[in-house]
Amino acid sequence: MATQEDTTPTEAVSNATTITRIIDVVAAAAPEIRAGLPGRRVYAETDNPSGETPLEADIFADDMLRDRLGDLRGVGEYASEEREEVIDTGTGGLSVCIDPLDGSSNLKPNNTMGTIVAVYDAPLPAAGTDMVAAAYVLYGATTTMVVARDDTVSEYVIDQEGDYETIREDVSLPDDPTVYGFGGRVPDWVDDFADYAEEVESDPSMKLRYGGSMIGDVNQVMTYGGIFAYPTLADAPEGKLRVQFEGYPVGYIVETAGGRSSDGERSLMDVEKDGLHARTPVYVGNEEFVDDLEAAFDD
Ligand SMILES: O=P(O)(O)OC[C@H]1O[C@](O)(COP(=O)(O)O)[C@@H](O)[C@@H]1O
Ligand SMILES: [Mg+2]
Ligand SMILES: [Mg+2]
Repeated sequence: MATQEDTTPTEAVSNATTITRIIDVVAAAAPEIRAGLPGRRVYAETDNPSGETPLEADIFADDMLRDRLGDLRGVGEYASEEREEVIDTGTGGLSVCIDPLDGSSNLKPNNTMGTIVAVYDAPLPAAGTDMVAAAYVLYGATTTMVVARDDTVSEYVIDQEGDYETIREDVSLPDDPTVYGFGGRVPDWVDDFADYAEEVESDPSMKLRYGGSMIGDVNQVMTYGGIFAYPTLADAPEGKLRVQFEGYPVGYIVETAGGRSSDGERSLMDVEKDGLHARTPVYVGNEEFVDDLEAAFDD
């Protein structure tokens, strides 16, 4: 594989090579992000574009990924949940959207968090259909990475040097789903969703798995099958999660693994790209669960 060093500035880089480099950079950064967490449990001084106060850890991970991904030839734009504006990295090519730390409220109680990567072949904000790859790193008991590209999903374990090894190829959602995780305060759920949730809860084969990090919760579904939702809420119809940084990439990964994604009516990949920091309800999981969810909203 060509490396950045042996590619001259005028040489074009294929999208496939750029995607591989992006994944390599994210994997290499993962142990460093992990190692940088202990001293960064305090709040940063300014709010992010979603009106939330990030932790110093969110900013640290964002700065590291912005420097490294922004330097890659073949990456033309970088955006993150923690920055108002898209950064033009000057080299042209693919656009990268990052959720540097997903679920960072889990840092203090020492629970799971992730890093989410969305790669688009279009200027930002991009449409879901512009997505060419998506991935997430999961900082759990071990550090793992799930990558969706070229119509297949792979899972890797990342070592302390940032090298990664395949642990599952052609990942697909299990046929006998067993887990569900639903976000938002229960009193804020709309009736249709509350009714649907009751139906899922009453299924004797289903168990609650909710940890407050979308990526941790989605990885439960990727492993055991089932459904994750951060639903529409009575006072926040678009829910909480952000289209470019969370909705599209998780929809792409779950759909590539044979599952379905929805905003309640349509695939997440068909949700309007309504601004860089726009939000969407997120429902992802095994086909039958997402079908039933859409039917519940359609009634
Ligand atoms: O704390 P709440 O309101 O249940 O929200 C949990 C959701 O918010 C998030 O933490 C939002 O992501 P960030 O941590 O990247 O802002 C999701 O990972 C998670 O699903
Ligand atoms: Mg997030
Ligand atoms: Mg985040």
